[in-house]
Amino acid sequence: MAVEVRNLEKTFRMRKRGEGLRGYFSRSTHQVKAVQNISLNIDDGELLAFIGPNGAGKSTTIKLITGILYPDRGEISVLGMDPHRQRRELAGRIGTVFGQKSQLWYHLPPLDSLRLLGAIYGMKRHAVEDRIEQLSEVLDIREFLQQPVRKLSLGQRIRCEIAGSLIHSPEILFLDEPSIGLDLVAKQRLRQFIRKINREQNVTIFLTSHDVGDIEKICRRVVIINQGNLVWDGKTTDLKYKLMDKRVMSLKCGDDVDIDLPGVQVLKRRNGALKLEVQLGTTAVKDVLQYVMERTEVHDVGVSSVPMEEVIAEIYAGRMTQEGTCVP
Ligand SMILES: Nc1ncnc2c1ncn2[C@@H]1O[C@H](COP(=O)(O)OP(=O)(O)OP(=O)(O)O)[C@@H](O)[C@H]1O
Repeated sequence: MAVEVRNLEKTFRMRKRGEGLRGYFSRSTHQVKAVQNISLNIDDGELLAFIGPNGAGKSTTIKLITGILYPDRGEISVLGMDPHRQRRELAGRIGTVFGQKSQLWYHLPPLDSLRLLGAIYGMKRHAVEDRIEQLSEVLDIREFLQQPVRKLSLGQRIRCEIAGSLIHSPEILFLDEPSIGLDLVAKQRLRQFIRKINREQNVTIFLTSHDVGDIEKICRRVVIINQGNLVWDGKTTDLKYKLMDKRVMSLKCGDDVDIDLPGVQVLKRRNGALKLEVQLGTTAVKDVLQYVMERTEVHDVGVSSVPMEEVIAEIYAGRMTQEGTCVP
């Protein structure tokens, strides 16, 4: 097991500042429950998305798991180690990439940073060179390894950051918002690399991202936290197909048709083209299709689930639970 977390809790206490000089010296405090009773198991080789709205407690959880913070309550085991007590040892077996922070030296070429990082991890020189060679291939960074980091594009820099975090062949990689600020093509490439590292090198990936595409395209499992609580833990496909019992149907018909079916709402209609939202609990997709076909010719049909953004927004708003119950 890569990560085991039981009943994790972390509360921050902060001084309450009132107005004026008296407020400045005030001793009263207020508490922020950043993480509340979180339990989580991550298997070796899993590729997991850990998501939640701003302030949900994602960074605090990562800091607890990587040993940067100490929990108030609960147990954490990462690769069989206590991350806080065995932080040094653990550092040699995990890697981290924080999208907005860099571990590469800005004025040096990535190649120098990679060699330095290898030395910091106590690797032998030839092992570092072999690993750089291997990572250059996987991450496609060879052509700009010798250019100073300040001259690289964001996408090139992030790939070099990932190389830096993988130099010591960690078993778990924590990626915090790695795609932030990247264009569509760079995002796509990054997703391919993450999948490749996971598949070919069996690195367990713990990914946080606000980009739904990152989650949908690469992660098999999604864990959602909100206000410090774990509110969803399951397969990415279930999030989309099982949880939301709605489908969107697009039909190209010979003629315009009036739709009078329970649980079916017309979203758009133009020159025989129809876009419908179907509540599966009330009417099945095949019944809608049959209804339309009885009234006109159908030239084309497409069925899709509700966009993932909507599902996630519903969960963040607390209107949707793990069991798929809608809270009005
Ligand atoms: N060092 C700290 N001292 C006091 N409060 C903190 C500290 N770090 C985090 N918090 C608070 O804990 C809560 C969770 O913060 P955290 O950074 O873990 O959220 P997040 O899910 O990573 O958010 P984001 O998506 O915005 O990065 C927030 O209310 C935040 O203000």
